[in-house]
Amino acid sequence: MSKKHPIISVVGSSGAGTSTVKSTFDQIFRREGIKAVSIEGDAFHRFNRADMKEELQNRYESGDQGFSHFSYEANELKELERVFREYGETGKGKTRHYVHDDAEAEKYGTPPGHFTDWSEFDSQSDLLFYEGLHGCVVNDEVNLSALADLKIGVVPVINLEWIQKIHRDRASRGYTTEAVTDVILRRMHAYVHCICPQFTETDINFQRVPVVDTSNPFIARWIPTADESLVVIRFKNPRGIDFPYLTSMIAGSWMSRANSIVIPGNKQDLAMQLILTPLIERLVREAQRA
Ligand SMILES: Nc1ncnc2c1ncn2[C@@H]1O[C@H](COP(=O)(O)OP(=O)(O)OP(=O)(O)O)[C@@H](O)[C@H]1O
Ligand SMILES: O=C(CO)[C@H](O)[C@H](O)COP(=O)(O)O
Repeated sequence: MSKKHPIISVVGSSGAGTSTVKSTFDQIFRREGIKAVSIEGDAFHRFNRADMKEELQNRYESGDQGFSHFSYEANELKELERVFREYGETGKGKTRHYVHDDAEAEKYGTPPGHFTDWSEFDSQSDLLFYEGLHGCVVNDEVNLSALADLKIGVVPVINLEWIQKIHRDRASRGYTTEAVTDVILRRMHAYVHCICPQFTETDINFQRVPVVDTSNPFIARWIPTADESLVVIRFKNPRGIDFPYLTSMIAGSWMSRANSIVIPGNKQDLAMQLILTPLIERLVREAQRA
């Protein structure tokens, strides 16, 4: 927790939609005049693509079939914790990018499957924004959750998450459906043990639920659209959340539990802005006061 230099951590599995949600945060930052520095979880992978392939092969041969990018030990979580702590204390820090595809290679001048060099954050910022796989991990070695001030989970139901991953990895990362399916299977153990526990740490979870049949996600021809889905929004601590205001502002929404509301999928952006803007404003106000 850092009052002076606040940290927002948006966590989701691969394909969950954390990069997509970042654009909603960017809208809020722009409208509210907030200067955010951003880091991507993939920047803290331990291996580049070729080294990861070799590590996977070695571990597979020695009987470890559960290793994947979701595993704690495939990522530099201590370094991520150090970056969170340094930012919280000083407002300074550094990050890099993991380059996934040709478009990113063009943007960063580094070939796909490699990291860019580390570079320092802009010196003046109001907050740090993290989006990725491990931003709320609590394990024997790190406690990232304790260092973040606002924690958001982006968690489509699993069939939808797989459809989103398959379509994105095919369209922009050049993988086949079979290759992505293998990755999903290989990551399942760490999904359960390293990814899921974070969603009890998060303050608010956004869970997209399709209302069309996704019973065989591996043959879906397109990602269910916003109009073909609902979003369940769950607040860890509902105290202080003005549910009557939210349900009156968001047409078609209702409360499904004392701490949860359900909204039409096409209202996710609006709901995020209504819910998150006051929380972000408060973080920045308290930081300025501190
Ligand atoms: N609410 C949504 N409605 C429709 N499509 C969505 C939604 N959210 C995400 N998607 C689609 O799902 C795919 C994955 O989304 P995105 O790239 O944001 O995931 P991610 O969590 O950042 O994945 P990774 O961590 O692997 O980069 C993209 O094709 C994106 O357009
Ligand atoms: O999205 C991911 C994790 O969030 C990727 O799977 C990971 O970054 C590895 O990428 P690649 O398989 O393209 O080398």
